[in-house]
Amino acid sequence: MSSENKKFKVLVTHPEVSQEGIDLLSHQCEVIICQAAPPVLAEILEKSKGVDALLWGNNKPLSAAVLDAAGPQLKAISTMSAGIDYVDVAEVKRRKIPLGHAPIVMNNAVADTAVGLLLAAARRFHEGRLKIETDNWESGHRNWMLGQDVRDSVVGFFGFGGIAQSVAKRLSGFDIDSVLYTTRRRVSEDIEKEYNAKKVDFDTMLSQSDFVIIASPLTKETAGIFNATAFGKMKKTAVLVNIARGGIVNQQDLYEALKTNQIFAAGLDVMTPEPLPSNDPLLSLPNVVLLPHLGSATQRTRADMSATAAHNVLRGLAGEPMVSPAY
Ligand SMILES: O=CC(=O)O
Repeated sequence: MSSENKKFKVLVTHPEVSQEGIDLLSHQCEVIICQAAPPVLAEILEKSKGVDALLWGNNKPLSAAVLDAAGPQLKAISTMSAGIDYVDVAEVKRRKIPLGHAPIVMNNAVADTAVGLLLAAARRFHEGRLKIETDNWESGHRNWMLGQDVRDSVVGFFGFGGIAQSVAKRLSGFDIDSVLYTTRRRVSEDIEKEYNAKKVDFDTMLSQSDFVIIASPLTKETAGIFNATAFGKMKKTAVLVNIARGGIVNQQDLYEALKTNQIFAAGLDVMTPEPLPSNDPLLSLPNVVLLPHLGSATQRTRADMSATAAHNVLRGLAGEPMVSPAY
């Protein structure tokens, strides 16, 4: 099909969106791709003008300004992420524009990252490396650098959706004792049975878990919920893992809790701000393992995310339900 015959224009807001999604769109649409990486809002606003759909390939705020710049013919939007905290969902809804996102395809990659962080934090990998770097390898001591066992542990999840369940599946291979989870809605009995999981309130999950894994969206209700009070309820031996959003944690309070050994360690793939400046106090702590938001960063996962987003856009343009609707 030549571009004149293509009915719809789609703007892809990042030049590094994997080719899989671009190819899918190109069969049926005229595809415009932003050139700036990292993305620049001015370019997005300019190129949005008159498009029928947006494949939002970055996590810049998707606000009313963008929707206004695009114009009233805008028929579909998809992000390429699971979390959509940077989207003004109320505004998109008000304009009755279908919005898609790309969860599920990233469950395995993010769960792998979570397990990696959990083991690294529990077994003090970062601190161990620092000991070598500073010539402090104390080979003569039996009880040096002891960590926390994963076997027989109680693993608590804050949020128990697809990513959390993929973590639970992996951890069942580590012979954990059981899973506690805190969510608004209970998951099915089958899922509870599969992971030996029980829904409990936030305080119970905090106080009874050996590992606490944050796997929930960032919302008004979850913002900063992991604060000094929450850390005060956790076991001194507990390990915190965050693969969701940095804003769910009060980072200053977490710093204090780790510094004063109120909790044992933390493994964070997400933080505030991102990128975290190299002089942030968190980097001075031996008991925190930090990753620069690598949860879904595998080639296959990114390709699957772009394909999901493209399918969402194509469905939205066809007036059909999206494969992964965000609401
Ligand atoms: O953080 C990544 C995502 O929400 O996809």
